[in-house]
Amino acid sequence: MTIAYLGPAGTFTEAALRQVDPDGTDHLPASSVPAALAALRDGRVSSAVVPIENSVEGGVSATLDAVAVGPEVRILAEMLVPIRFNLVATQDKPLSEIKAVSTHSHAWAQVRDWAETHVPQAEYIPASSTAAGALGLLGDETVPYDAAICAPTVCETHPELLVLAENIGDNPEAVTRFVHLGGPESPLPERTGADRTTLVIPLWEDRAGALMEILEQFATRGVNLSRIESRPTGNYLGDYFFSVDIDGHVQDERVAEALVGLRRICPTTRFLGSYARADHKPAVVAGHHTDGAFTQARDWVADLRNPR
Ligand SMILES: O=C(O)C(=O)C[C@]1(C(=O)O)C=C[C@@H](O)C=C1
Repeated sequence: MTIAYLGPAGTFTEAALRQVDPDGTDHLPASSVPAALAALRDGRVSSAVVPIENSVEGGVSATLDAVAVGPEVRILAEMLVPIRFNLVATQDKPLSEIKAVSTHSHAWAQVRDWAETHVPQAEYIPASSTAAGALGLLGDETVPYDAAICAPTVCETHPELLVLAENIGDNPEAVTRFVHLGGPESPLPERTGADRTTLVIPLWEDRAGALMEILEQFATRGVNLSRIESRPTGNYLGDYFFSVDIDGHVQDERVAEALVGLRRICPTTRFLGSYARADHKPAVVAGHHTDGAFTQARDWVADLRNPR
């Protein structure tokens, strides 16, 4: 029952994993999101935890792209982690003397204003994760940077890392959403009334109104979208898919009906899962979009087609 995650230990992804498996040790730190997904798909692990959306930087492209193609996976749960950053180094020095800073690109995007003000001279060196950047400072090999930006937990487990600045995120309320992924045979999480469904919708035809037609499927059934992003398929210029989160569970009639409509117009629509929202926020559903309204209307049509 090994769980892969974007490692090494000390990443925000590990903090999300701890919400799913607080005391577990059977964890496989992966060096990238595609590597975690590969471990899941080739059966080396039973599930994987990866970041999917940040409140400041938006969707995590590496995850959105990896789950959109290749063997299917299912989202089993989502987790929210508050994001707080420290600037660390192995030597105490004034910020003005820092030459280069390493961290994950998503983390860098979240401290950009702070960095421009406090370490404008520092070059940015991308790292595969925040923890990987910080631990690089402690390794035997010489790294091309003298400071890193990481989660405070890394400093707790590695006291050799000195904190040069605390809480340096541009937005103190930043939060990242993570997903726990399983294989396509995973049992469907139960409907809670506060659920989310994630879909991948390839743009099947490049023509006026194509996106409108997709959105209509949701709008007419009272299904609210909480995220929509277009991502290039990588096949050729202008070929896109939409990555979409909607409020509700596939067991909700209004969601099921929207999926039927969607699948009719876009037969390659991919279902990534229905799962409980981490914020427990229930969907707002008008009277004519409730399960009862859908089944009543369907029964009425059934009677018309099969008069007794
Ligand atoms: O590098 C990490 O610690 C991660 O878990 C990755 C990641 C991300 O991909 O967005 C997660 C949360 C933060 O927003 C910054 C980086």
